[in-house]
Amino acid sequence: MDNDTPPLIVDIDGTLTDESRAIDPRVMPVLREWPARVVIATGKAMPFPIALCEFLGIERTVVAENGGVVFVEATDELRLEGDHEAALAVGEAYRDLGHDLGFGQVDLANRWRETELVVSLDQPLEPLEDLAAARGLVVLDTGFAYHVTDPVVDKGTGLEAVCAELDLAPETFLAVGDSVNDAQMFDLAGEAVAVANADETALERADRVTDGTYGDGFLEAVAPYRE
Ligand SMILES: O=C(O)COP(=O)(O)O
Ligand SMILES: [Mg+2]
Repeated sequence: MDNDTPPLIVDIDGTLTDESRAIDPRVMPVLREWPARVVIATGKAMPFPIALCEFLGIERTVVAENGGVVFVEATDELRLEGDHEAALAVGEAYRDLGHDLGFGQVDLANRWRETELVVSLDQPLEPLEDLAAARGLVVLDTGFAYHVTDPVVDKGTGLEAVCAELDLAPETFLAVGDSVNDAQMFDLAGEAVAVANADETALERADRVTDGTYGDGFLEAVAPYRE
């Protein structure tokens, strides 16, 4: 490994992808060739970051469901944390009020989810927040979905878990992200970079903000380490 290149923890939606969740193909060689550890940290369910790592041909080191799921291939460690029962109960109660999760019958957004529940942004937020709060859960608006999440986990606790497994220190990491669900990993990382399309929380908690948005922003964030 190149000693000058920090390990990288990177968000998917809004950072490696555009606003429609399509990956910017230019990020792929960067991740594949990164000379230090790469951690994919996302609000998405585990199959998405695992598939991304597989298709990239990189080791599978993944924080999914906003920290609820952590998988470290190198040590064959899977950690699930967070009150999934409570999240499912929120979904049930939300439907009982006549609302819908908004992802259709098959619901690929929740199908493989193990610790959280997600609701489409076109559904009403307020009743969801009330139901979540009543069960000790929070609702995160990532700009891509509402996540009903257990506040005992976040991408920061996920980064800590990965570091404990791999004997790394969070403060050695470069973190790149775009939203409120990246805030805790930003706080722990040595350098946190928000892409220009980031939400207010991510912009505030970042050490550096790129001029470019989405994939352009990610490429700009890592550019100093690729010269
Ligand atoms: O799943 C979401 O809503 C956001 O996913 P992300 O954390 O990869 O941006
Ligand atoms: Mg994101």
